[in-house]
Amino acid sequence: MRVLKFGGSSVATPQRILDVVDIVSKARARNCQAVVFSAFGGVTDQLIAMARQAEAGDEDFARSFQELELRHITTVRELISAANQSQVMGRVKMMLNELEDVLQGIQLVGELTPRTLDFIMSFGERLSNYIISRTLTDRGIPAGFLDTRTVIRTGDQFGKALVDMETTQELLTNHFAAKPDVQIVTGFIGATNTGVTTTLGRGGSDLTASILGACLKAEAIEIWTDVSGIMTADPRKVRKAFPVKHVTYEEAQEMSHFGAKVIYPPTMQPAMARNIPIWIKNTFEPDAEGTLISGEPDQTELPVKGISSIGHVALVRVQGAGMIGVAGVAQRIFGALAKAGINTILISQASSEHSVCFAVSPDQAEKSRQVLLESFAFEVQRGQISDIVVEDNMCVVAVVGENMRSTPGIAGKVFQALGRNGVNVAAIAQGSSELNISVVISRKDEQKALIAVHDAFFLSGLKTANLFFIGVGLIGSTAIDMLLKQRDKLRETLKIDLRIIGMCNSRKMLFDLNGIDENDWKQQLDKKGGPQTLDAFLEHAASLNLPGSIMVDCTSAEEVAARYHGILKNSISIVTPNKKACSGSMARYQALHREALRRDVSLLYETNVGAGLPLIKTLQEMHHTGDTIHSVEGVLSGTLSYLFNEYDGSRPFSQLVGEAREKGFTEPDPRDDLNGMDVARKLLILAREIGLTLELADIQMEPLLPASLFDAPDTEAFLQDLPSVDEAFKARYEEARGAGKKLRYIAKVSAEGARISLQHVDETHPCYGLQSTDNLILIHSDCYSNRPMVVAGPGAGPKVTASGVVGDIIKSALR
Ligand SMILES: NC(=O)c1ccc[n+]([C@@H]2O[C@H](COP(=O)([O-])OP(=O)(O)OC[C@H]3O[C@@H](n4cnc5c(N)ncnc54)[C@H](O)[C@@H]3O)[C@@H](O)[C@H]2O)c1
Ligand SMILES: N[C@@H](CCO)C(=O)O
Ligand code: NA
Repeated sequence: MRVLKFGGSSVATPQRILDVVDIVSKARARNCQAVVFSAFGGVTDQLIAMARQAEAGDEDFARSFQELELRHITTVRELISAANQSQVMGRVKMMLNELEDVLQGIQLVGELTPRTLDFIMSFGERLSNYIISRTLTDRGIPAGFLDTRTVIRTGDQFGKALVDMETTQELLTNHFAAKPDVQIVTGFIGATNTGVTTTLGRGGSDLTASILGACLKAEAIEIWTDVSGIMTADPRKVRKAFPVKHVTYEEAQEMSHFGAKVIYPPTMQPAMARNIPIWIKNTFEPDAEGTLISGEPDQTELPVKGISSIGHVALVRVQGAGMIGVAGVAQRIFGALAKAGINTILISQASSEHSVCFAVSPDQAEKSRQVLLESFAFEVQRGQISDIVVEDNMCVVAVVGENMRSTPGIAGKVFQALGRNGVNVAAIAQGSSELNISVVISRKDEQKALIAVHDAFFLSGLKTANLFFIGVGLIGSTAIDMLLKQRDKLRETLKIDLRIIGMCNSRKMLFDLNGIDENDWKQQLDKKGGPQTLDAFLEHAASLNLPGSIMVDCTSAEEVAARYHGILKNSISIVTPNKKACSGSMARYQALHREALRRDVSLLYETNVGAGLPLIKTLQEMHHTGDTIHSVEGVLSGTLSYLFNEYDGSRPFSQLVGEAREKGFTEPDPRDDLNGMDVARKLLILAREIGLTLELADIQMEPLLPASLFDAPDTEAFLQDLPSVDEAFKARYEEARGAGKKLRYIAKVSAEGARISLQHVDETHPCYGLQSTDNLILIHSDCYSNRPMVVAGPGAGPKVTASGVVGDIIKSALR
């Protein structure tokens, strides 16, 4: 036989009761013989409140009673056909009248004993189960109503009565032997051997089902609730949580203890003692498989079953040299706490014995400290115990699973996931049962830790990347469009779950925790975006505290570059085409790299040189493999390349600059291209990648255009003055052409220094044949000595740059 149990939420309305009737009717084919119901949703609480009101002489209980009466009567009207209604109604009214009498009695004497409260509460289950049993019969499903006061024998501990299993088993066995129809069984209640009504305490209906299952040796118990089983994590905190297929009793207990509120652990005890499997099923999704709880660990299952948390605890630390090697300290600490009625949630002591720490509920923290100060007054006075410190605002995150016992690397994975995301661990506990690893961390990191650890264990390598874009101009917006297009594929092939959580330009900013919708992100930023300040944007991004956060800086602003250190410090990775950070001071360049390394996050800026061309990573790899790089040399500006390649005298130089700008090759301010600064910054970055310590001022640069031109107050004025150099440029071009040569702005760095010069190259030069925006870089090293390594191709433009940025984002997400 099978025992089913439905909680209050499953029978909160007549419509839901009909859904349950359907489930019960089908369950008969699975040999279902007993169905335990709670009171209709909310009724037990209402009964308790009414009784207390009556006790206090508050007349309001009468109004509340009428509500309750109406609810039950309406349910009968809605569920039972006219032919059978009056009979059912008669009995329901009788029960309600009795309830009313008792309430009036309480009001009269002004006293509510635990015994009377149990009696009052019993009406909830008696009413609901009677009505449901009649509803079934009315619909042609023969069903009996079992008031468990006749079969569940308890002591007289009102409010939480202890069950006499032996007598109960006998009574139940006799009852069921004589009843072929499915029995509708009142949860939560029982009676003493003199027939006084009792209740079974918290989770009472689950306990009833468990007792029935155990006493009747059921093949299984099914607990029907409003979720599809025990979840891998709390779905309100971890979006990607899912139901676990199978857990052991112990695992279910551990997981429930940490907030998986599907079943109240002590209620499993009777079923567990007789090894009766328990299924958790969803009333609202009856076809979902649910979770099986049983005694047998399943070796084929994942070693970790769930990640859970206790959202707020306080950590108390007792420390002092006087504790080392002294027996009985632990006993005194926990003895004193126990005496004061303080429950410890977690305990940890390192083998140095210098300190013991434990977690308690925050409202007991100060009391714990006082209790210990008193108990150890002598030791504190003598300095043997130096301190008793309370850290509030902590939480516990626990990883649970029975197969963890035999699987190495679990703890490693937990701490890696936490460390990578900048979550500091204050205390650790793992029982030697190895069923549970608990860490105490700051409360603000709870969700981040849950997501990070959950992803690490359950999403077989699915990596979360939460992106924040600063700057959504040409490069930023092209990169976003590319990413959104690729997102599904990235999820499939590389197991990266990408979301754009925030974006801003110099005017507006927008956040959406679910990810900014793909198609209309521009309009959203425009319409819904609030006013932007860089501080507010960065602060908010950091406060969200999401795992796998990546800041993508697509501005050319020094203001943003100046913030990189703080961003990395928050364990947020950086991807950027902005050259300002890596071409600022050497001290900052080094500090940023050190910080990224320290926080185990990425700092990626491939597009700083040669746009999408693989230059930075190539040099970094060569450098790391131990190759000595002797020189790096070539054309580093896409814009200048374009100007020299396209110029043939037919269009003036100034007009070509306008074209380059329109095509998105130039810097946001094209003066940076034409004054050579863009190339200087790139050369400086390359120099640093090969291990040289250089500053921008160390780079010798031959100017391309007269310095006076750059005195113009702004970009537009500069562009207006630009035609004044058209003639001179033409002359230079003609001169080179006359000698069969081409103009190239060539940058070179070696141990001798860094130089940029305007050269006339002939056809034997590797840079002679460049086209359009081509960059070409020659790398001479120990390995590439006779012939250099050559990296060449288009070196500017929105597509090639954005693809380099997206490449870096993927690389960062895959770390
Ligand atoms: N165009 C290329 O081929 C290329 C190649 C490699 C690297 N880059 C680099 O890409 C970066 C972006 O270039 P772009 O052409 O997209 O520039 P853009 O002018 O089109 O866009 C810049 C964006 O940054 C925003 N912005 C500027 N200052 C800001 C601030 N302080 N706070 C927030 N937002 C700010 C602007 O509002 C705009 O959205 C530059 O650093 C450039 O050097 C460009
Ligand atoms: N303005 C830059 C973009 C690439 O960094 C160039 O023209 O090379
Ligand atoms: Na590059």
